[in-house]
Amino acid sequence: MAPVFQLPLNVGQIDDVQELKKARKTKVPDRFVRDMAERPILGTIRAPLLSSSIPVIDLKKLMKGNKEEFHFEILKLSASCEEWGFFQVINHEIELDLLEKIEKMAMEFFMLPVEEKQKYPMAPGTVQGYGQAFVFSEHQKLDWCNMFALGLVPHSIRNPKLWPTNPPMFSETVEAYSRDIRKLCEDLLKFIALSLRLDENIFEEMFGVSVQAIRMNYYPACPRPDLVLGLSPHSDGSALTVLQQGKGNAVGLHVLKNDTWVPVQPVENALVINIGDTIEVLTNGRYKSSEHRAVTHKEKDRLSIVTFYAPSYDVEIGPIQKLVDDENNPSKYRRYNHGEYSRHYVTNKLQGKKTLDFAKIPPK
Ligand SMILES: O=C(O)CCC(=O)C(=O)O
Ligand SMILES: [Fe+2]
Repeated sequence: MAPVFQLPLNVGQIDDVQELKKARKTKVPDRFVRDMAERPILGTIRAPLLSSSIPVIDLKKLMKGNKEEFHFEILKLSASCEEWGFFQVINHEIELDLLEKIEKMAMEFFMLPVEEKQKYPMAPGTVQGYGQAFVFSEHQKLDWCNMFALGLVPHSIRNPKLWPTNPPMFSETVEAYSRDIRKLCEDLLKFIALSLRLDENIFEEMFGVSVQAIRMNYYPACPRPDLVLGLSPHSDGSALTVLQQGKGNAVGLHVLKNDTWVPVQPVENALVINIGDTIEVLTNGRYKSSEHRAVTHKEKDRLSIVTFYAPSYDVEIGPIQKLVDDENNPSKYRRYNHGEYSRHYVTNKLQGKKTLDFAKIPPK
């Protein structure tokens, strides 16, 4: 996420979806109703079968496995990043207590009265605070989602006015959680580098003090899940994203693979990892930042806690020389400043992978 800045915007009326839910109306307001082409097709038989193929990576085998286990897991990692841009990681060594605690904090926050949450408003055109991000016009369709987002690292992207004092342990829990998730991202990036036959420290050295932000997404049950989206299709602007799904929640995350929306079945205690646009660019498209979306459920609510890990804003990004070959695999992306890309990302609505056009070199 880029530094906070404001734009003169008219975004129209943005209803709070939790308040709509409380009003028990069966009709969904027009601003949430998607055009036919965007509406999700839910409950197909084929999709759950497909989703079982979203790879599960065992971090223990990468950290402490024998040579054979390590080699096998690295190959699996490489295949997941190439084919899916997504995987789930188990044995990640983050205390389950901490995962439960952050989930509890997030839920407590979302359950506060709306007036309390609105003390931390997300200003239009920014992505920190409580509300709906990525809304830029009064004509834009809205997502069936409430968000609460905070910049974490470096300190300069923090806005202390947006850190709630209620629930009481909120800040402490977020700090502990973000430290552990940061370590996980650092480890994963090392293994991702090795899977590309690069020096294991290449990303860390290139990224400087990596930017880290957290976004909690709450999707209340919706009377018409067939008409709305929880979160519009998009790829993430990060290098890596770590997503924690609420325990026992309904399936809600969908990944686009071969033009099919594949639901991600939660794996107990696993974290979902996805490749962001930055790694796609750095690997010249070999590792994919896949398009994904969230859908809602008629009876069940859903929570996701999402960490975005990205290079420092002053870093220049472009395909890594070793992964480019002028004859057979020329650069697909130009070089650019990552801060500029972040700004571009947060000032455009979520629309599939369109944001990455910013960096694409048109094919000759
Ligand atoms: O809630 C989800 O499962 C998806 C969240 C997501 O993609 C995001 O916050 O970028
Ligand atoms: Fe995302």
